[in-house]
Amino acid sequence: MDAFHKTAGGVVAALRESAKHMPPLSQYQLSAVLAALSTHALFQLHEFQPMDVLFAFSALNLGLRLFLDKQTTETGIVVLQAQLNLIYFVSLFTSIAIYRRFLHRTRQFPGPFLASITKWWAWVVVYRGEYHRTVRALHNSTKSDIVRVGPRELDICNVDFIGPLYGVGTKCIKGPWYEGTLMGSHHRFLQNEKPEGHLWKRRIWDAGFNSKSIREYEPHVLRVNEELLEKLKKLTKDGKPIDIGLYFAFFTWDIMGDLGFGESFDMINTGTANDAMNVVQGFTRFNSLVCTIPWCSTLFAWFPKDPKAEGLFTFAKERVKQRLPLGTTRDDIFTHLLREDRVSKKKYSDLELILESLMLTIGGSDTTSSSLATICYYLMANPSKYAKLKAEIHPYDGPLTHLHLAKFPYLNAVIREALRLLPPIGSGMMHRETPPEGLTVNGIHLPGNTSVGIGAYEIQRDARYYGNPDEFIPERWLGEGPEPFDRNAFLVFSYGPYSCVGKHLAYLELCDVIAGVVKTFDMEFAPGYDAGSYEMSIKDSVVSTRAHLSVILKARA
Ligand code: HEM
Repeated sequence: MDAFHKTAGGVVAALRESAKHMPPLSQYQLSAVLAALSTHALFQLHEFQPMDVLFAFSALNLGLRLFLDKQTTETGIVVLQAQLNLIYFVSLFTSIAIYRRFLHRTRQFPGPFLASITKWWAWVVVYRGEYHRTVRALHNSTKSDIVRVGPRELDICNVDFIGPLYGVGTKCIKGPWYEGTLMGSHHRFLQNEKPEGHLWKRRIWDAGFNSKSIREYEPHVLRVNEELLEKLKKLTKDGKPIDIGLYFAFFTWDIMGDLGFGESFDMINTGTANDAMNVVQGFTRFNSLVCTIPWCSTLFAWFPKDPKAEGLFTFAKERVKQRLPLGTTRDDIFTHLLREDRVSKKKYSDLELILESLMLTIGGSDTTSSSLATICYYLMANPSKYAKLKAEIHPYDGPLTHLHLAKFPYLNAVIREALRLLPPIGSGMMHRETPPEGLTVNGIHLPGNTSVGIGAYEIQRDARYYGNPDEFIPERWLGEGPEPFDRNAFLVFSYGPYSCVGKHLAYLELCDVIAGVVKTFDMEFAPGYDAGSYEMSIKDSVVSTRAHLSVILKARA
């Protein structure tokens, strides 16, 4: 028996003893306290679902009502029942708060008091879109590599933990955060799969993102990039400012439409977002809130489906239906998703194909487009670095294929440095759960069954790994920057078996578009645009939100 059960047992025995000498009303109140303590004790033994709690609560109230019916008048019953419910909940939450703060296995790690007793602390921070900055500030103020950000959630900022948490052979599994992404459904897709399911699905995906496959997708990327540059030329020829981030979003969505559903979404051409993009951008924020309190997602199974989410699913279903007859004849990601896993011989069902194509579009679009905007922002905010990049790219006259892009070291350094400072997935994801026996790294023991995670934003701005961490210094990636410099702390695409499968495609898109924009235009902040507000306007909602980036583009002769 653990400390909690011993303490609770003692308290219950003492209360029962004193109840024998009390008047009946006090006995009812005492029973409510006892029921609350017993509920908490049961919580400790079993992992209850919210629906179980709701059921137990209704059953208790029904039982209470039947019992009271025989004891007192109708008005008296309602008042007494309300009073007993209040006593029950106050006792339950007090007991839970005391336990979490003083007895819980994560109690020794520093963190805000509210975070130690409730997940709603994190919910409010996520709601404000400030999770990445708040957690970084917590590490700084507590001077601790490990901070408590929820009753059983720890945030870690130390490079030595990356391998044990995320690397090959890790004993950690994906944390409860990912259960939230199910939103009441039982259909799993790559990202929220259990380890067994993830293994065969990931092999299919890996085949779709190896270097041979990426080369096959390159003509699609180059074509859509050409379309983007032409459109930008037309839109800016009279010197009008443009929100370039919006067009980057159209670009990445068009690519994902092309590679994931067999046909571009045609957003660059029309200059308008389709319903899917609007829904997804609203949905990611909502999703990040639900995932912060994963049991909320179970509740959604009981609510009528949101028509917008239904619309998104119908949209994906229609696209997949149109794409299916082409089979494996097209050089796109969908072709790979249609193939069977070479080891298990398993294949995706039609429903799973719809879910994966949707996930592909969500995972591959806003991440890449917010990165593109961020890179442009840092270039314009640092004219000397921008000039250096121009000097590298302008003399080059050939096509911007991956073979040539690899020859632009400064371009690659600029991209990495921008992603270091503002990673599109700052801290909202990447939660893992420690094995039941816990995990010890460098003599520090992380308790078992605890949600742990390392946020890219905080670790990539840690002065122990990057000298002058808040400054944009691409040179550090070329061995010419300030010390220290630790590549291992670069966590933009996560690490290990669950890391970003689309990383190479993302790099191809980033290199291609940035090289294209730098070669085709001279770019500057639009007059009146408050460049200083860019970093703060990026909110962390799983994928960071797209900030408004108003620029003037002048086509180069
Ligand atoms: C700059 C752009 C991108 C960034 C920063 C990024 C970042 C990440 C990160 C951090 C994860 C791991 C999340 C976790 O631990 O759960 C991830 C997973 C994933 N990403 Fe990306 N991503 C980018 C672009 C892409 C693209 C272009 C695609 C597809 C075309 C893609 C597809 C995926 C998929 C499918 C997963 C789930 C992998 C798994 O669970 O096995 N991502 N990404």
